[in-house]
Amino acid sequence: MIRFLDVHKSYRVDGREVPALQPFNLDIPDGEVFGIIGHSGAGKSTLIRLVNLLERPSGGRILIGDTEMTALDEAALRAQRRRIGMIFQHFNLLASQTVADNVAFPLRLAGERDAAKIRRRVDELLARVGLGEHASKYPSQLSGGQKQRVGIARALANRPEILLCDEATSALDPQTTASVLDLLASINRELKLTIVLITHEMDVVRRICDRVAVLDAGRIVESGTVADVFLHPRHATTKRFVEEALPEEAATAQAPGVAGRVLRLTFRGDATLQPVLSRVMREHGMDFNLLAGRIDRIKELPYGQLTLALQGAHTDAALAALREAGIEIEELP
Ligand SMILES: Nc1ncnc2c1ncn2[C@@H]1O[C@H](COP(=O)(O)OP(=O)(O)OP(=O)(O)O)[C@@H](O)[C@H]1O
Repeated sequence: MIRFLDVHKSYRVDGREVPALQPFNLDIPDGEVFGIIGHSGAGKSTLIRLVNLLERPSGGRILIGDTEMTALDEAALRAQRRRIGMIFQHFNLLASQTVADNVAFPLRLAGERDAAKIRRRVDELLARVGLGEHASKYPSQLSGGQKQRVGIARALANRPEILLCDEATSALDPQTTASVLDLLASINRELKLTIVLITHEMDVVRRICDRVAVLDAGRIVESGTVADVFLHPRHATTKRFVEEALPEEAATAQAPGVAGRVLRLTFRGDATLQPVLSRVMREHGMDFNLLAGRIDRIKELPYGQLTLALQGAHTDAALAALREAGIEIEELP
């Protein structure tokens, strides 16, 4: 578990303390993919850099497992940082070194001198990220997606327990983004390491995160499982992120002049696979007019969201039956 206890951070600018993160508590469970989403300047980079103390907090304590990171001296901190890998938006590869040497770099830095051992580990890492054929190329000969795969291989070299991803897919096109996210998801699954990522895209969160914290102007305004936050956003900033991810739905659900009570039904997991809606409508003699809908996945969880206008004499009984079947219902204005 990564724990932030009453942590806050200000930067000194022209002799003044400018707050970047207001005091917050946050727990990031082991083995999960944890997303931090926010607009530009919200404090995402600051927060992720606090994990490995690339930024020191102005106050509060940061723990990884039983180790209090904020209490370590420089030598102990350097050792602890080996437990943490990091990848970056602009990859940060060494341009004058081959792919293999870029990946070998942290191994050498950690004191490994056995060339055969280094080579075996580099081969293994490049195979894992699908770049076995590219070991002797230079970064300039690779696509953006391939560069990020080198960054991932390098970050994994010393077998970290935590991988920090600083806007890792923001410089990539949608298709390359999807393949890099798939790679991160498989690494999380197979190596069981904790991934903390920062992003300004809800779709990145939806695809691979288990949990998310929403940052707005230096405050965590909402956090929870991605399913809860994505399907039932409460804070205005979160709502905006979700709407950006689902723009056409927001527009159609606001169609004027619709008769009946307008409701949003959320189906999760098994509920998406059952014909619950048609059964309940039939049993209660109700009609509905479908205004918007989608069926999709949040990580591996299938979900459906339907916005409909409900008409008939037995609305309350029908809604009770839907709730009974595990469907979440919100009444829209
Ligand atoms: N080294 C620094 N010195 C002074 N102020 C800083 C420094 N780094 C960040 N800030 C300020 O702290 C606030 C949070 O910045 P941060 O980079 O953490 O946000 P962000 O959400 O990562 O933004 P972006 O997505 O644009 O990178 C901003 O107001 C920023 O100007």
